Amino acid sequence: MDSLSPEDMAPPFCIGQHEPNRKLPVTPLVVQKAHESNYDMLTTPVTTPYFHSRVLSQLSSHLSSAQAPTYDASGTLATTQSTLPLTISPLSIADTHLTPNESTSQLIGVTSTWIDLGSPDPLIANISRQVLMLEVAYAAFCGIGYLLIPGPKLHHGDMHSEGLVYYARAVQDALSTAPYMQVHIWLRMLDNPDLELDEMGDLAPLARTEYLHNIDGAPSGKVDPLGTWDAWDLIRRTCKYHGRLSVDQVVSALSLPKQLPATFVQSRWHSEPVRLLTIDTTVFIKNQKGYPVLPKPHQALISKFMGLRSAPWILLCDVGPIPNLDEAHEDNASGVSGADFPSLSQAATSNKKHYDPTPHLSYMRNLQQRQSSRNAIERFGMGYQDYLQAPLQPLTVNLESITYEVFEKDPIKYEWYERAIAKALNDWAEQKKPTSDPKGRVVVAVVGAGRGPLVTRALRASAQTGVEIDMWAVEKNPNAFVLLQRHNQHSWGGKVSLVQSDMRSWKGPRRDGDAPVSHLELLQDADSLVPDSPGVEAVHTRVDILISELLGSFGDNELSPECLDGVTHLLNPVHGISIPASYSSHLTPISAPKLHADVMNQTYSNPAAPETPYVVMLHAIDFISTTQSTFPVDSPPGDTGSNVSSNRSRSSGHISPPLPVMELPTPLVQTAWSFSHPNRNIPAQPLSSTASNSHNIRQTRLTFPCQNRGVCHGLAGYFETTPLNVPDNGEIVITMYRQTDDRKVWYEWMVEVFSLEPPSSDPRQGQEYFRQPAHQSQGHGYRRVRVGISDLHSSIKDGCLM
Ligand SMILES: C[S@@+](CC[C@H](N)C(=O)[O-])C[C@H]1O[C@@H](n2cnc3c(N)ncnc32)[C@H](O)[C@@H]1O
Repeated sequence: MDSLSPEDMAPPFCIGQHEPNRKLPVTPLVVQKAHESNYDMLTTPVTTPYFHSRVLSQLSSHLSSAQAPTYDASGTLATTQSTLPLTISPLSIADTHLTPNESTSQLIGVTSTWIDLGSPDPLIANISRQVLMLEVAYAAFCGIGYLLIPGPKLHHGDMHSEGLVYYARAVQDALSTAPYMQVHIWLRMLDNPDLELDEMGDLAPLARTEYLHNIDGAPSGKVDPLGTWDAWDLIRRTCKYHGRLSVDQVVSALSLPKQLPATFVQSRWHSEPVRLLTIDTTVFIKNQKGYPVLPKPHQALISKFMGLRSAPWILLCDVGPIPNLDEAHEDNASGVSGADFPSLSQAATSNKKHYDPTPHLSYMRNLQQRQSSRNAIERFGMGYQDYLQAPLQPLTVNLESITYEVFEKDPIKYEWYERAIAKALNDWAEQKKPTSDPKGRVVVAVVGAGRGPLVTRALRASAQTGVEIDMWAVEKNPNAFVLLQRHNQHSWGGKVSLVQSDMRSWKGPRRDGDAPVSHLELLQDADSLVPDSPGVEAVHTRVDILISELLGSFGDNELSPECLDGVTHLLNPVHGISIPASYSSHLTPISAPKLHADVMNQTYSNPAAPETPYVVMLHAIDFISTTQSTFPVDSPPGDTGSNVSSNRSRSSGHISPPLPVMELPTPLVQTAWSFSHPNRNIPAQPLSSTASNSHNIRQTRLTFPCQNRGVCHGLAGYFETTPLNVPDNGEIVITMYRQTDDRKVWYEWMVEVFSLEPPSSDPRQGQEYFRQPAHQSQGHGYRRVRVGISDLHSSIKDGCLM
């Protein structure tokens, strides 16, 4: 049996228990019992039902004496006069069970669900705000580190999202009142107005009818798949992408029985800072043995979230009480040790074999065991997920050994290089191509050899194909060059001729007469530093296969085109080849709230941060433009579902059922431009000091259809200062340039957002457009209305020096 190292394993789930109507105080004893049952944490209401009743009665006596609203001279609803301020008095001992103690760190505070911060009635909104602020301040005083605030009520009669800004403002105040607290907004995945039900004692229905009128004419009763996401977007924008603000995503069967929303909704939330996943008891189904299990789409959703760098915690909601709690309370009250004799319920259950008092939790722990172990790529990228890395400039800065070590961990690249070299060598032998070496060997040069992995692969390909090579390695980094010498001595049997030089000033394999100059003489740039032997004329031959790996983010941030242009003249003009022969840069617009927040934070110390082309291993992002039409991820229990596929999961030695995998829509990634080598079309350069690089300028203008609305925070890899909102059935047009002034290379880009008006009123035609792989709207008779445009951005300050 293969044993897995801790870094191979999927991280454990952190699971808590939430009871919506927890009446008893959550004491250290309760927390201890929860731990004994294998829960990691518990929620606790901040205030008691007594406090709720107190506020209700205060409100009711106030309302009985309030006047009807009046209008002032300009017709404004005179809210202040008609809603005499009502002050909720501070909390007293009966208002809260919460008290600071040793278990506080394991608690998540929950603020009152019965308030309505966005009520159109200013009185209700004001009281709600007071209640929230009293609760936030007291929870912060007690040392509560995590607070759940129920999401905004989005519908008041015909009014939709009307008071959302008041809600957002209150959250912003909560964040500043409690400077050490993480605030989670409890939100359903989608907005279904019919299920936004008021409960007994809620303040929302007490809003006075004179304040309820249809302001925006939004239709009610319609499910909006991105309705709650819209609300979240407004809240977090108001709070300026605050680092302590995140989402608690409620997965409950109330929104759509036993179904999850469409994949585009799931992937949208996956890109957001979801730090808690509340899984309601109603989502569970029974397996054949009668135990609660989750439907496969829900399993897939959880696995997807658990793969994130900051995996959310899970809250099991309404799944039954903490076991042995009644007994513990009884024992505590009577002073009798529970170990002395069994309680009534213990006696009753001890007879039932295999009785599991927390079957939902056991199931979740089992699901945790079944999470896939990290694959090679995931291990390779561990710690780098969604991490903004300053781009390297290997041309002007000498890399450190550790950086090369990271490159060399790539599980695919070197393997594929070796295959390509072997194929080229086989071609040479089979097609009997002439070689540039007077002795008939194929001349192979690795330019930019680093610590030498491609040299090793080229030697291996030669041994494997039986085609002899004359091996050269060129590297400008003097420190890496020491390692190349060491490898040549110890691993390569001295077969490699080493040149320490910028490849652009290398004159090619140098031979005295018909013998190559030994590698020891070539420790420095052959021609500039090693004097020619008297009486022997140095001859430079051509290269047959030129191998390089100068590709960075967006295809070429190591200036591969410029570097390779500088050695092209050394390639044999008839049959010389370059590996790679060509490469392309691609892009797609993305929504990346976490990265956007990180960039914004960096902007304080570095104003160029939003225009820096970062290197990022993208993870918590959403592709705004996809090629696939969206459809629900759900399927009947037992079926893997149309877009939930299976994956053989890790288990400790035995085969467990395959874990479902959530498949997301395919992003539309388009090619910006390409470079080919050898580039035989480089214009003849004048003999002046600076050569022109104008042939490496590129420009592109690409259109990306966007079926569902969202926010474009940037282009995969390039980030924008200002997020641009994209409407449903919109289009993003990206114009990008690769610029040069012959000394450095940089990018410029601009993003335009259009709303598309279809040619006919038939909505199906609009859908057709978004399903097609070719998607230039103009050809379809659409009218484009520009709804947003970015500045023309430039990375010139971080341009790559040539
Ligand atoms: C991305 S690293 C690749 C290293 C190695 N070939 C590999 O695949 O692991 C690029 C290497 O090219 C070197 N390099 C970049 N520009 C160069 C130039 N103009 N002349 C010579 N070496 C260069 C850098 O110092 C660095 O060692």
